[in-house]
Amino acid sequence: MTTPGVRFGLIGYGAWGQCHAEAIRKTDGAELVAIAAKSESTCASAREAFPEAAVSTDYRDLLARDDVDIVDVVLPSFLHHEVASAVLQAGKHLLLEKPMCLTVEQCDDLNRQASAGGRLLAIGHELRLSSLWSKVKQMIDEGFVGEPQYVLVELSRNPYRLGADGWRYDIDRVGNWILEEPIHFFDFARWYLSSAGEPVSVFATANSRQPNHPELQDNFSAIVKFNGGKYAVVSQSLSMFEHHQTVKVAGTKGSLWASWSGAMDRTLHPTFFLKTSDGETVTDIPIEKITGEVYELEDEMAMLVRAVRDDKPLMTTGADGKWSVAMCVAAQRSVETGNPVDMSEVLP
Ligand SMILES: NC(=O)C1=CN([C@@H]2O[C@H](COP(=O)(O)OP(=O)(O)OC[C@H]3O[C@@H](n4cnc5c(N)ncnc54)[C@H](OP(=O)(O)O)[C@@H]3O)[C@@H](O)[C@H]2O)C=CC1
Ligand SMILES: O=C1CO[C@H](CO)[C@@H](O)[C@@H]1O
Repeated sequence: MTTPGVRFGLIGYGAWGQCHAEAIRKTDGAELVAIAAKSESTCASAREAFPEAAVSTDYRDLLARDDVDIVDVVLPSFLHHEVASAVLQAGKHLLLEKPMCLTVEQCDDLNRQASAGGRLLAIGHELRLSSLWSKVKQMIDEGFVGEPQYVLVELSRNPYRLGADGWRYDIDRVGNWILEEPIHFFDFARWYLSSAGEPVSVFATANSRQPNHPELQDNFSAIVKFNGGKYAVVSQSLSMFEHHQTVKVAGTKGSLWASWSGAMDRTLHPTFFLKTSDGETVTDIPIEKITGEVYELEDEMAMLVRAVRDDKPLMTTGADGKWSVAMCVAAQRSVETGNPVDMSEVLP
């Protein structure tokens, strides 16, 4: 007897939603049964690529179906809370892209709804599933660096894409640009420094190269403080070229340096490495499995199949999603005030 597949509905079929659809298609035990997008033209593309799926311009059609177990929401960020609430109210499990929501209160609300309804809530911090970035975590947890004291997460890249109807360049619909991508790096800071407890404060600065749009900040840097004087630096520039991401970890006994480069974030042909030092010898650590956000999506879908079907744990929960949003909110407040912001100020 074959095990029944986990049936996915997908809301949003833009640049990233299409990658989600392909990842679901490639995942053993997953089936894409329905897709929703806003425009007729996007729906026509979805029908052509996935003729077996039901496609609609109204996401409520998808939520009304009995044959959808889990809904994958890949929408412009200002729609996350409204649509995710509708998903949970329809009794479906939920995979919600980052940023979980635009405010901490909205994140709390979704976490409450998911737990009241006994539904799974996973957030799209898929970089945690990378063979490269998770190897860094594994080596920290195994004690290679001793006590981790300093973490740097840095990205230099091309400017953001506009997004459908230009939502990514509209502050009301994107929230802010910290929520757009540095949010992944705040998630890393908290993950890599988990031995120091939860983050204590954030101090950040940013600037824009567009005089008419100071709110769209191309260059952004933050220091996240943890207990015991441990801290992380998160830094991103959108005024650079290609896509180059670095993680460095320094501890009491050793250090790690991981790097990922590609022509763009979604490239299938990246270069990457991990080097370590125990204070004397520098070693190249082999990373056998290819890594990149498109590859990590496949691991994310496999994680959800195991969670829905076999009750296995999620690596990226609603609690993680809320903390990431909270750090971004604190960072934005710090940029605006010029002062460090204690996490207690943004967590109700
Ligand atoms: N975890 C990660 O690494 C990444 C996460 N993201 C996140 O994913 C989300 C989507 O980003 P991206 O794909 O780049 O955005 P796009 O603008 O490329 O796509 C948005 C999609 O949402 C659809 N849409 C908009 N409004 C509605 C609606 N009311 N009902 C149904 N569909 C609607 C659009 O439809 P139409 O095409 O018809 O206009 C479009 O298909 C964002 O939250 C972003 O932050 C993005 C990239 C990577
Ligand atoms: O990881 C990412 C890559 O870049 C996108 C924007 O272009 C972000 O939305 C996203 O979170």
